[in-house]
Amino acid sequence: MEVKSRAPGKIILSGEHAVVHGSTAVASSIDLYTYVSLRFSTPSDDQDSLKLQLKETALEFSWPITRIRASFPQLSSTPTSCSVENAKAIAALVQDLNIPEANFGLASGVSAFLWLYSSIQGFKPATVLVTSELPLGSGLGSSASFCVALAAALLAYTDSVSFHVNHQGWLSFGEKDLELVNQWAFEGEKIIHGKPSGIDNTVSAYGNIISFKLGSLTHMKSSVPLKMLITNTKVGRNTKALVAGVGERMLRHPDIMAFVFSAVDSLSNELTSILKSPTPDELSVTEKEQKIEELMEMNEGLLQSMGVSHATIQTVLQTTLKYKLASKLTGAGGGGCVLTLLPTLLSGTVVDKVVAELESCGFQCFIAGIGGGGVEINFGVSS
Ligand SMILES: Nc1ncnc2c1ncn2[C@@H]1O[C@H](COP(=O)(O)OP(=O)(O)OP(=O)(O)O)[C@@H](O)[C@H]1O
Ligand SMILES: C[C@@](O)(CCO)CC(=O)[O-]
Ligand SMILES: [Mg+2]
Repeated sequence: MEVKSRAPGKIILSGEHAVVHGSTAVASSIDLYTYVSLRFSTPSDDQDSLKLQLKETALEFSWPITRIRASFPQLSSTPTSCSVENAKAIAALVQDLNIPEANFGLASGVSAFLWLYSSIQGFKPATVLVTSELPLGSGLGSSASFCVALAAALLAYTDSVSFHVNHQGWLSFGEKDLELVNQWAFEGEKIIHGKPSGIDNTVSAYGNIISFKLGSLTHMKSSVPLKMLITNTKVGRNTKALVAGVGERMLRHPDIMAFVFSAVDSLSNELTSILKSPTPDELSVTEKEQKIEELMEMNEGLLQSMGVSHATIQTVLQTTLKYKLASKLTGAGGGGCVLTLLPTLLSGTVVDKVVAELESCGFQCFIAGIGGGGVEINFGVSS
């Protein structure tokens, strides 16, 4: 019995960090995925353990099922936050792995895996293989797509799950089941991020472009092509620490930060109406692109005032500005990835020049497809 799932990464077009404090944010899925293959052991495998293989790092972790069973005496089968007691049990299971220091960031992902696996599937021996096309810890939602793909593969075998056929053997979940995948993924994100808003797992689960505010969600198709250059500064950072840093700044300057978050809310609402308004209407695509560029610049300024920029992000901004292109960081910032809008009428020569200049600084540039579908599963492929 084997199932494979895939869940997309994301870019945040406006509103990261402020969304954690109740502002609206706009995000889109991208066509880079995390894949999870889940295979339950059969009696002939003679395997009484749970194995997790992480392909990119060539790491493999394994726990005897008896050890996992003893660690979690009582688990709820509905989406539940990991209690302090269970978090301690997970920490002990992860500590025993002796994860190499260079890969220690993976400990939170492995913890989320243990929580989701044990809660959803209980104590069955299995092998889980994870591969990802996303750079980890770079602002493209690697943690959320990992949690969504994991929750999807784990829920695919539960009774009464319904699917729609998509393409080439890939299936998508029915509405109710998709929300269950999303809720479990959010519990995994809490283990990795501490205080996530839920936007990353929601856009990874549902796909498309979403306008998100705690408790409310609008799905949309953009009326503007939205071609974005993504520049990875390759500076590693950690979303949990950056989110905590903004929270601390808010405690130090509550009045100022309330204005900053409110400005971001207005900005995201304006972006939502630009993206939603049909073209052609009174605004042409070029006029819409100019408005989006201005909003990106303003959002970047507000992100700087939250303290989540980085010297490398400033270098990307200054470089793209030389070519009159607008950029903003995406995701948690502190390094990671920067978005640059490539207007429809921009010549290929300019794109080549700006990419060459950014790459000469040691950054990596690419263009990803925006706004595709969300999580899918496939029962017919072997990894
Ligand atoms: N494929 C994966 N395998 C194992 N762990 C993963 C994987 N992808 C992400 N993770 C976990 O998520 C962590 C990175 O999450 P983090 O939220 O800091 O960055 P991100 O999700 O890439 O960026 P952002 O949250 O800004 O979009 C990794 O250090 C690891 O613990
Ligand atoms: C920084 C943040 O706003 C987005 C990370 O992609 C965190 C969150 O919303 O959970
Ligand atoms: Mg993340």
